[in-house]
Amino acid sequence: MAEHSVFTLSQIAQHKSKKDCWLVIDGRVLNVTRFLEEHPGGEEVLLESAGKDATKEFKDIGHSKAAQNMLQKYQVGVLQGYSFKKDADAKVTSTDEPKTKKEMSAFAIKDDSVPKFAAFLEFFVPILVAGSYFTYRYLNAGSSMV
Ligand code: HEM
Repeated sequence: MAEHSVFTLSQIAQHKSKKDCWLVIDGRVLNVTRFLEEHPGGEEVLLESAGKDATKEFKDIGHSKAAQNMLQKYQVGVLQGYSFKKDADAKVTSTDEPKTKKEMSAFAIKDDSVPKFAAFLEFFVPILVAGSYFTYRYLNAGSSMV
């Protein structure tokens, strides 16, 4: 298949009517005009995201694999900053860093690294406190019985 056209968010924002409805999901620019009436979730939700990046909304619903596979059918291009290795490859690799992508990766990094140490502390601190308490009780009980 030919290379996809690259669009910026402001170009996509010009396609937000019922007769010409585009949105972005995972860096794919989708023309969902034909799909509005077929969408099982209704056309209103699509129109609310028209002309915008609807990746979060799409994922929050927990769309099925079948729904995810339908995305390619409506693809007319890619969002600036994204590229696809193959047409069939849904994995997005960023070539540039537009605002939205930057926000996403910053969020992902934060998500990944912080909880590990916190989880470690959350696990060991209570054990240490409980251990100290019972050791103290045990030693005290031993000495008061004598
Ligand atoms: C081209 C993009 C989209 C496709 C191909 C698509 C496809 C589908 C499909 C096949 C379903 C049926 C349930 C499933 O299989 O998961 C569905 C349900 C739904 N979709 Fe989408 N959808 C798209 C975009 C969106 C967006 C952007 C939103 C929200 C802003 C949305 C909101 C919903 C809702 C609310 C339901 C109903 C869920 C339910 O009844 O539990 N969809 N969609």
